[in-house]
Amino acid sequence: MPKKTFEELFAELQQKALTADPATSRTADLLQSGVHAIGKKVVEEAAEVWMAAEYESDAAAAEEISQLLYHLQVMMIARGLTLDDVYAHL
Ligand SMILES: N=c1c2ncn([C@@H]3O[C@H](COP(=O)(O)OP(=O)(O)OP(=O)(O)O)[C@@H](O)[C@H]3O)c2ncn1[C@@H]1O[C@H](COP(=O)(O)O)[C@@H](O)[C@H]1O
Repeated sequence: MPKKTFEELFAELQQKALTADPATSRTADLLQSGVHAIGKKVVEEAAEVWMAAEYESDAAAAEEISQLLYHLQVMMIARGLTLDDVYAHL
């Protein structure tokens, strides 16, 4: 059973972007750091997905994938993109 869906996480992060304090919110802190810094995290998390998928357990790979998805959502918010903007290309 998922703790939350992709859509629920995105809605939560959009709210964090509006109201959260960078001192206490990872999302607000990343958004304050900007697209360049978020992009570096996306690349780092993507590499961790690759390594976990090739060498680690299913659970480790799933965790790394969740972290990549989280950082991709933060990037979308940093660029002002919605889920529908992305879904349009799926
Ligand atoms: N789903 C996530 C999530 N996934 C990953 N991360 C962050 O991404 C980090 C993983 O990156 P790394 O493995 O590189 O860890 P690290 O080396 O400590 O990262 P750095 O601080 O060095 O960049 C984790 O330690 C978390 O800080 C997340 N941070 C927040 N969320 C969710 O986002 C929502 C809003 O969170 P806040 O903005 O923190 O309130 C909540 O539902 C959270 O559960």
